[in-house]
Amino acid sequence: MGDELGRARGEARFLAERTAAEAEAERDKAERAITDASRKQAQLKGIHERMLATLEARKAAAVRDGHEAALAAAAKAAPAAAGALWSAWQPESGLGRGSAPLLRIGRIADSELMPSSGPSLPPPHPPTTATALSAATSTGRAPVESGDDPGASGKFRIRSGAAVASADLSSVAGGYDNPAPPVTTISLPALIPLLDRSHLRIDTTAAQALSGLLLRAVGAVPAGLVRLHVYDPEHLGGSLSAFAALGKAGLLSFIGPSGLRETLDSLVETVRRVNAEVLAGEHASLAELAAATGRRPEPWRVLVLLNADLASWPAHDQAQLARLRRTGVAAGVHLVVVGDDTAGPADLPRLTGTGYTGLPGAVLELDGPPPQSTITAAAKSIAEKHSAGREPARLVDLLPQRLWAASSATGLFAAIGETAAGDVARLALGDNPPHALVGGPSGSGKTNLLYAWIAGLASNYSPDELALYLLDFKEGVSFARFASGRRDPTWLPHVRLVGVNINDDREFGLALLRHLKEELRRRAEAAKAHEATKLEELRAADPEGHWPRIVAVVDEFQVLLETRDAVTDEAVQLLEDLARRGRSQGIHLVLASQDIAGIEALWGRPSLVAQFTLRIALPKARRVLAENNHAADTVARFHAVVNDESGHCNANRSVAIPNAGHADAWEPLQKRLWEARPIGNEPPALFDGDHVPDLTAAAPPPETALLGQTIDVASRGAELALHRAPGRNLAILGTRATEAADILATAALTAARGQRIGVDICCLEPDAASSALALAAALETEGAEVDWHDQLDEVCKDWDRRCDGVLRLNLVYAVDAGSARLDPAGTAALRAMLIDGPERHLHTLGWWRSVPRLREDLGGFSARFDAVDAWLALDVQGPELAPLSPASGGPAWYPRERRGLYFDRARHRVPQVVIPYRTTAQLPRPEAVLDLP
Ligand SMILES: Nc1ncnc2c1ncn2[C@@H]1O[C@H](COP(=O)(O)OP(=O)(O)OP(=O)(O)O)[C@@H](O)[C@H]1O
Repeated sequence: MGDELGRARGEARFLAERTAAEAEAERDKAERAITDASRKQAQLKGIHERMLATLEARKAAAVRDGHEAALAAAAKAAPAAAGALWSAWQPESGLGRGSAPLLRIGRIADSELMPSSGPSLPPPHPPTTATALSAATSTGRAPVESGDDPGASGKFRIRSGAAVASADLSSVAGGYDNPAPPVTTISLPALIPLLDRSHLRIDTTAAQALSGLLLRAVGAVPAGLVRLHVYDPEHLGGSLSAFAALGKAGLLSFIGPSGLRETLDSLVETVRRVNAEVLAGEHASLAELAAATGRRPEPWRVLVLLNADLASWPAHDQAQLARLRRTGVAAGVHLVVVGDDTAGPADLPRLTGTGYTGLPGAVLELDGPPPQSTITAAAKSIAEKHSAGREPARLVDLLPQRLWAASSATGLFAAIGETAAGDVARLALGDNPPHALVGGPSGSGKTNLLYAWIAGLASNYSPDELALYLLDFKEGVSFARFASGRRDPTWLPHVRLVGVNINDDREFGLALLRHLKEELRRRAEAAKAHEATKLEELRAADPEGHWPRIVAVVDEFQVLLETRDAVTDEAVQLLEDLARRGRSQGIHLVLASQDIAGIEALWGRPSLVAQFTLRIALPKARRVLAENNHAADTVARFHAVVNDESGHCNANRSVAIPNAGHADAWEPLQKRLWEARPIGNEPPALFDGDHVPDLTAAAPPPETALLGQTIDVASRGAELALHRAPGRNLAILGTRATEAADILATAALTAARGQRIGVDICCLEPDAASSALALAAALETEGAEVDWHDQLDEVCKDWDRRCDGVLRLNLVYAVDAGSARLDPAGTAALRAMLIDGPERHLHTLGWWRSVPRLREDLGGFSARFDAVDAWLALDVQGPELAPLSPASGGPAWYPRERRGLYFDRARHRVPQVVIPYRTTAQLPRPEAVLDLP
C-alpha cells in the first residue's frame, strides 16, 4: 500500500510536472505570438502612416502645381501693370498682339496655398500678413510665387521659371496706405475683364476699386491708348483727381451734366466711324484686328459714370447709352457705371465689395486703392510719353504674321512704318510707281529705311516671287549682312547679289546694270513668245516659268555717275533703258543717295528722272521731292516723306520708320527667313571691293589661260585664248611687280591645268624672282616641262627649236630689262619669236614696265602692235595706252591697286577691268623652293 501510494504520488508528480512543462510551453508560444502580432501591428502602422504621408504629399504637390499653374495663367492674363502689386507698380505695357490684358482688382479670399501635414508643403502663412516680393513684382509680372513662412525666417524662397532665388521679404498690406484686406503673393489674384471684352458695373461697396482699375487700364497699355471720359455730375470724383495730368495730354476729361449729351453722341459717332472705316467689314472688332495685324489703330475709350442718376436721363441719352452698351466693346468703347443705381443696365457684369458676377462663387477681397503718389507719378509719365509722340513702331510689328503669303504678280507691297495717325504706311512697286529715288544727307537714315523696306518685302514674298540685287557704293559693309559671313553664316534667301565696298569699282555697278538689261531682254522675248505685254500677263501665260519681280537697290548710286566718262555714259544709258522698260517686265530700281541734287548726269535726263515716281525724302533731303515741296525740311528725325507722285506736295505722307538696322531687329528675322529657305537656295554672290580673290583650282577650257577675275555679276575669270594664231601673245604693262608676277603665275598655272604644256621662264626682275621660282616648282608638280633661263637671249635664241606642236609659254618677267642688252641678232630673234611664235604654238606672256619699252622691242616709234593681241595694263595711265587702244586718246582708265585693264583685240570691243588673283595659296612657299632657313 505504501508502495502503491508512493507510486501513485510519483505518477501524480510526474503528471503535474508534465502539465506544468506543457503550460510553460504554451505560455511561451502565446508570448511569442503576442510579440509577433505587436511587431506586425507596429509595421503596419508605419506602412499606413507612410502611405498616408505619401498621399498627402502627392495631394499637396498637385494642389501646389494647380495653384502655380493658376498663378502663371493669371500672370499671363494680367502682365506688367495690369497685375503687379501696388508696392512696386509702375506704368508698363504688357500689351502684346491680340486682346488687352485682364485687370487685377484684388484676390480670391482664402485662396492662398494652405498648409497641410504633408512633409513637402510649405509651412502656413499667417492669414493676416500680406506679403509681396519686390523682386517678383519689379519684373512687371504678377506675383506668382510662394515660399517659407516669412514670419519664421525673414527670408523668402521664390521660384521664377527654373531658377530659384532668395529675396528679402517685404511685407506690406495690399493697398498699403489703407487697412484693406491683405494681399499675398501666393493667393490667387482676382482678375476682371474690361478693355476689349466688357463693360462693368461697380457697386458703391466696391467703389474703392475704381481708381486702381483705371490706373491699371491706362498703365498696362502703351501711353495714350486708353482715354478716360469721367461723367461726374456731383463732382464727387475726388478719388480720381490724382489722374489730372492725363487731362492736360487729352487723355482724360471730366464731364458735367451739360457735357453729357455731347460725350455720348461723340462716342456713338466713334463707334460708327470705327466700324465703317477701321474695321470696314474685314474684322469683327478692334481686338480681332489687333490679333490679325498686331496694330491698334484706335485707342480704347472708357466712359466712367459716377453716381449717375440714369433714370432721370432724357430718352435720347438713354438710347445713346444703350447703343454704346450694345456696340461699344467691339469698337473699343467701354462703360464703367459706378453706384447703386438700379435703373442702369442691369445685365452688365457687376463688381461688389465681395464678388464679381464673372467669377461666380468666388469671394473676393478687393485691393485697396493705389497710393495717390503712385497715381500722380504714373499719370504724369503717361501724359509726357503721349505728348512726346507715338513710340515708333517696331520692325517686328510691321511684318506679316505669315511669311511669304503674297504673290508679286501685280506688284510688290511692303510696310515700312507708321503714319502720324498710327496707320501702317506701305510702299508699292509695280506698274505704278515702278522705281524709287531715296534721298537724305549722311546719317539721315537711308540705309535703315532700305533695311526696313527689304525686311517687309522679304517677309511678304518668297524667293520665287522676289529676287534682290543689292549694291552699296559706300565704304562700309551695310549690305554685307545679307550675305553669308564668318560670324553669321545665314543669308537672305531672296538676294542674288550683294556688292559692298565698291566705291572705286564703278564698273561693278555697270556690270549689274548690264546683267539686268540682259534679264530685261530675256523677259521681253518670253513675253513676246507668250503674247504678253507685262509681267503679270507673262506669269499667267507661263505659270511654270520662274519670273520673280526683281528689285535692284543701289545705295550711294551717285558714285556710279559722278565722273564724266564712258562708265557714266553707259550707266546712264542702261539706267534709262531699265527705268523705261523695267516697269512692264517686273524689274524695279531703287536708287538711294546722299546727294541726289548733285547728280548732274541724272538731272540732264528728265525722261530718266520722270520714271522714278516714288520719292522718299529723309530729313533735310534736297531735290528728291518737287521743287516747291519743302516737306523734307521739317520732317522729324527717323521719319521719311513718302510721295508716290513724283514728289508733288499733295501726295506727301510723313512716315515714322522703325529701327530696322539694329542687330536685335534684323538678325532674328534673317534667321527665320533663312530657315524657311527653299531647298537648293544658294547664298548670294558677294562682290567685295576690298577683297582680293584667291586663284582657285578651277580649270579653264583647253588652250586658255586666266589672267584675273572680271568685275561682273558672275565673277568670271578673264580668259586669254592661246590657240595657234598670229598675235596670241600677252603684254603686261606697268611697274607693280607683285601683281605682274601674280598675273603670269595665274596664266601659266591655269593653262597647265588638264593639259601638258612646256614653259620657259626668264625672270629679270629680282623683286619677282621668288614668285617665279615658286611658279616653276608648282608647274613641275602640275606635270609641265619647265626650262629656267637667266638671260633673255637664251629665251629668244633658237626659239623655233623648242616648238614641237605642244602648247608652250614664254614667261618673261621684265622683258625690257633684258631687251636693252640684246645684240642686234638677239633683238631680231625676240621680234621674230613674238611675231611668228604663236603660229607655232609658242606664246610669249611678257611683262614690260612701260608702253614705250614694249614699242621699242616691237620695232621702235613706228612699230605696230600686231604681234601682241592682248595687253593688261596696271599702273599705266589711260592716254599712254592710246597706241594700243581702239578708242582714240586711250581708254578711260584710272590705275588703282589690284586692278588691271585688260584688252584682247581678238575678243573685246572695249577693255575690261580685272582683279589679279592672289596666287600664294597655289604656289609653294618661297622658303621651300629657295632652301631659305
Ligand atoms: N528709324 C530709326 N530708328 C532708330 N535709329 C535709326 C533710324 N534710322 C536710322 N537710325 C540710326 O541712325 C544712324 C544713321 O542711319 P543710316 O546709316 O541708315 O543713315 P544713312 O543716311 O544711310 O547714313 P550714311 O549715308 O552715312 O550711311 C544709324 O546708327 C541708324 O541705326
